[in-house]
Amino acid sequence: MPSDRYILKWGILATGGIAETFTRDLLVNPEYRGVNNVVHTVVAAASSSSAERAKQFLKKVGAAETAKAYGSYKELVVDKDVDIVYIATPHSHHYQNAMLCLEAGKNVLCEKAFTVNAAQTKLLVAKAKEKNLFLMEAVWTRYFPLSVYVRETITSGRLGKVHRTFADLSMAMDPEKTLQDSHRMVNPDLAGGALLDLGIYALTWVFQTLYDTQPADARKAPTVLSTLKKYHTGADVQTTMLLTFPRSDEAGGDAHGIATTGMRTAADPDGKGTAGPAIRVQGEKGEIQVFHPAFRPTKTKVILTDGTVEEKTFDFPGPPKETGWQNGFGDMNPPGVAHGMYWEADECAYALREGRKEGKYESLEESIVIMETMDEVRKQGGLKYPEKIETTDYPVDL
Ligand SMILES: NC(=O)C1=CN([C@@H]2O[C@H](COP(=O)(O)OP(=O)(O)OC[C@H]3O[C@@H](n4cnc5c(N)ncnc54)[C@H](OP(=O)(O)O)[C@@H]3O)[C@@H](O)[C@H]2O)C=CC1
Ligand SMILES: O=C1OC[C@@H](O)[C@H](O)[C@H]1O
Repeated sequence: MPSDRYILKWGILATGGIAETFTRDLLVNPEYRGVNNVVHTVVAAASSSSAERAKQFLKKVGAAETAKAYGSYKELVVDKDVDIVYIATPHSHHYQNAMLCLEAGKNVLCEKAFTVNAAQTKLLVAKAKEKNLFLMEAVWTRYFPLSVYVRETITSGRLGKVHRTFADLSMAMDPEKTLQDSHRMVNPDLAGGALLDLGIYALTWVFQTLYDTQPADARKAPTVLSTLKKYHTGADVQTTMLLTFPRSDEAGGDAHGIATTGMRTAADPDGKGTAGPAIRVQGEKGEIQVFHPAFRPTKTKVILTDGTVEEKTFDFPGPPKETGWQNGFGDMNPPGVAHGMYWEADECAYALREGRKEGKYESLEESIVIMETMDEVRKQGGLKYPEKIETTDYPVDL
């Protein structure tokens, strides 16, 4: 291994499903994805329940034996070996957990949705600035080579002026049968619901194609019209948003984003793409399509008015199948296939190496605008979470 690699030392805060998936990807040799200048190491993990759980977690993901196991998040954030903390708790806890890390002087990568509301995100951003720390929302999809390709297809002008994006992340999951009411996806006490959990990806596609592709000084927050349907727990189960992004006449005038999400209908009912793309980015000269799932797509299709049809597929390279390495996460990752969370981790390493304080493909300003958009959607739909998790007070014992 070349000695000039930048080594980033991670602390993992929480030991649930995505913490495991992320950490397994993190520990994949970056050379399998063609990355030779950064490397990740896990130096500690913490569980809110016990040090033993953290210890089992570290063993399960294959961390080094020297990695420390903590039975509280407070212990993790004062560990001097930790450069950056990955936060993988439910949405309700992100603000308190991220503030804990920043107060302790740690850089932070925080799972989506960033916080419960925009006011909380703004305070985290202000704290990171005050402490000169790196802070990024873990919207992993933004860092995929596929997303880079889609954005470049737009900025290159290949589609002409882009006027509209349609994005759907719906997964028919039969929530009454498959999820207990206490599950983080439908539990209002954990800021559950389709919007914050899945809708954020539909919004990601709308924003990364209609907002992020504009010059920074031309980006304007969208106006929002929305409707949402509630589940019996009070969280939303289906939400649809119509966003208008103000644009100058020279840039083609206003652009429209249609973002929708739901737990009762499927963007890809037969799992084979028969229903067509989950995302369509439409310009004057044609469109680029992205296929389900919006959070981890592997296939794109460019269709132009001149008759061009161009399909591309993208993979998630992991250690060769023969090694028996497997990430897990259902059928999505057979042996040899990673989940793809390492690209956002690489971005953290690049940023810290270069002294940047935010991610390259989603600025903190954009994260705030997206949180404001979701605030407005919840306001229009009458969806408020308990005060204990909407509050900007810190610290609050949740
Ligand atoms: N990027 C992606 O693809 C995905 C992202 N996510 C995001 O990751 C986050 C966590 O999701 P996921 O891993 O599926 O959730 P899990 O329920 O599997 O894990 C959450 C973990 O958070 C900790 N935790 C602390 N307090 C609580 C609490 N009151 N209730 C429940 N858990 C608590 C627990 O770990 P411990 O006790 O050990 O600290 C728990 O294991 C969410 O923000 C979600 O949106 C989820 C799935 C996919
Ligand atoms: O972020 C996510 O992406 C994958 C989904 O299965 C999961 O519920 C969601 O949290």
